[in-house]
Amino acid sequence: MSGRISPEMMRQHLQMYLVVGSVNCLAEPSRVVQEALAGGTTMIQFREKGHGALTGVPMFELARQLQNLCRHAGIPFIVNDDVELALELDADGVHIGQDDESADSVRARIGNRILGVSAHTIEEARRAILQGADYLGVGPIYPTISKDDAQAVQGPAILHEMRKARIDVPIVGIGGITIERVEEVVGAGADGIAVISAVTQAERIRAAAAELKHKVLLSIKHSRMSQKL
Ligand SMILES: Cc1ncc(COP(=O)(O)OP(=O)(O)O)c(N)n1
Ligand SMILES: Cc1nc(C(=O)O)sc1CCOP(=O)(O)O
Ligand SMILES: [Mg+2]
Repeated sequence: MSGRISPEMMRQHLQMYLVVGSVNCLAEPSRVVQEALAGGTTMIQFREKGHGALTGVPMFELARQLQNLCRHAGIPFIVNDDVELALELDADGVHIGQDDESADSVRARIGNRILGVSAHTIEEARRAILQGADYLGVGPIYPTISKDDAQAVQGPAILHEMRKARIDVPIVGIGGITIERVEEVVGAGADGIAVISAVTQAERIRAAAAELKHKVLLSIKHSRMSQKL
C-alpha cells in the first residue's frame, strides 16, 4: 500500500468483518472462510486464540492458507495480536487490544498496513486515534460466547456516546452481534459488524454471511436517510 488506508475504504472493509480461528469453527477453517467470502465478507481477522488453539508451524500454515483465500477474493487479511506473524506473512494489517503492544509501537513496526485497536471508552478511543489507529473495534456490545476475558457488556449506547463525542474514525461493533441486532448496532453509529459465532457456528455459512451483510447495507442506508430528515 502506498499510504495509509482512507477512512472511506476502511468503512467499506468493516461492513461484514469476520474474526476467525480454528477454535471457533465447526467445519474446517478454510471451508468456513471460503464460504464466508462467497457470502460477501468484506474483511477477515485471523484470531487463533483460546483452548486448543494451534501454535507454531500448523498455526502459520493455517494463517497462510486463509490469507491466500483473502488474496484471491481481494479483501484484507488482518492478524490479531501477533505483529511478528503479520510481518512474516506480509498481512494487510493487525488488530490489537488495550492489553497488547501499544498502538504507537505497532504503528511504527507495520508502516502503512491497517491498524485496528479495541477501545472501550472515549479516552481509549482518542488515544488509539492519536497513536495511529485506522479503525476502532468497540465491544462487547452484547454478551458473547466467543471471548472468555471480554469486558462488561456495553450495549449500543457506547457507540452513540463515541459519535456524540466526535469520534469520527471508522468503527466496527463487536460482541454477540446477530442478524436481529445489526440495525441497532449500525443505527448507533457503527460502520459495520465484526462477528465470530454468527458466521462460524451457522449451519449455512455462506447464507449467514450474505444475510448479515445485506442487513448491514440496508441499515447503513436507513441510518443515512434518517440523518437527512
Ligand atoms: C474487530 C475487533 N475488535 C475487538 C477485538 C478484541 O481485541 P482484544 O481486546 O485485544 O482481544 P482479543 O481478540 O485479542 O482476545 C478484536 N479481536 N477484533
Ligand atoms: C474477539 C472479541 N472481542 C470482543 C470485544 O468486546 O472486544 S467480543 C469478541 C468475540 C466476538 O465473538 P461473537 O461474535 O461470537 O460474540
Ligand atoms: Mg488482543
